[in-house]
Amino acid sequence: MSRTRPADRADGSSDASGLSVDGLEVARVTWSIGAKLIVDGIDCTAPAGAVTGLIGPNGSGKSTLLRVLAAVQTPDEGRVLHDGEDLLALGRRRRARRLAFVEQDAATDLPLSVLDAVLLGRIPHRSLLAGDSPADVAVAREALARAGVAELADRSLGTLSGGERQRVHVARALAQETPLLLLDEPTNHLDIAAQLAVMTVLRKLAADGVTVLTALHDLNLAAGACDHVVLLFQGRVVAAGSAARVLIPEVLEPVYGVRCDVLTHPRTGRPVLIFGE
Ligand SMILES: Nc1ncnc2c1ncn2[C@@H]1O[C@H](COP(=O)(O)OP(=O)(O)OP(=O)(O)O)[C@@H](O)[C@H]1O
Repeated sequence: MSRTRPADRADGSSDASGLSVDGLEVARVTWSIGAKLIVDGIDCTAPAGAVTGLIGPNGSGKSTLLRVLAAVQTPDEGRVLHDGEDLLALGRRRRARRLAFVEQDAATDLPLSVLDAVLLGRIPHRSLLAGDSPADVAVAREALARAGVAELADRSLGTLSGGERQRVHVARALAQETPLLLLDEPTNHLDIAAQLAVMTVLRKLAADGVTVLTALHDLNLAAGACDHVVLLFQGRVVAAGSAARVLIPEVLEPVYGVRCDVLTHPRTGRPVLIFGE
């Protein structure tokens, strides 16, 4: 099979090349409810070994697209490939070994300890009747440590703060040990140190070859941590490419309707955005 890295484009409609890429490839994905088109023929890629930020104003379709990619919602049409394999055609168990999904404000009313909640991520890796092995528990504890919440292992899930809960959801996804990770606003509810820590975890996963696609509202987090950015507006991709090509006033101002200035970070050289007059 022919493979290529995705083109770096900031020209609007699409960055899909028509060839299979290492990583996630989304082609013509559409999802509507009634007569309302929510995701409108989306083409985009998220390269393997990179963190891709999915950005866009409220209601632009980020969560819906992620839910379709995670097969939580079935698209009206379109294809979703990961490393050339059709994700939507996979059975549940194989898909759960392929992709983990951290939903926005995921349900937490399960009467579980934090460790047991993270161990749910191990289910796709063991036989149906087997319990948790010591190796599963070790992976779950390691995932909690990577998410920075090892000390919460024995707490009841329902007693956690919003930020603690969010990090436990990230840990559950890490424990799933999948080559594709989809996250919807994983930095929601987190203080700035915890936000940066989560982005560092995602960058390390990408360095290990994982395909990471994460919805983000904070464009400076995207600027600082994403290798690739996909900008949605009204259910369509309006720009895709490197942070330096997408996070620019010419692209952002018409979409967000606010003035934007771009500085250069004095230490990293990455873009820093300032909004408003
Ligand atoms: N089941 C549904 N029924 C009706 N409208 C829906 C449904 N799901 C999504 N929408 C609408 O689709 C649009 C896109 O929603 P979505 O949650 O995907 O956007 P988003 O970019 O994630 O927004 P936010 O940044 O506010 O989280 C919104 O206008 C939303 O109201």
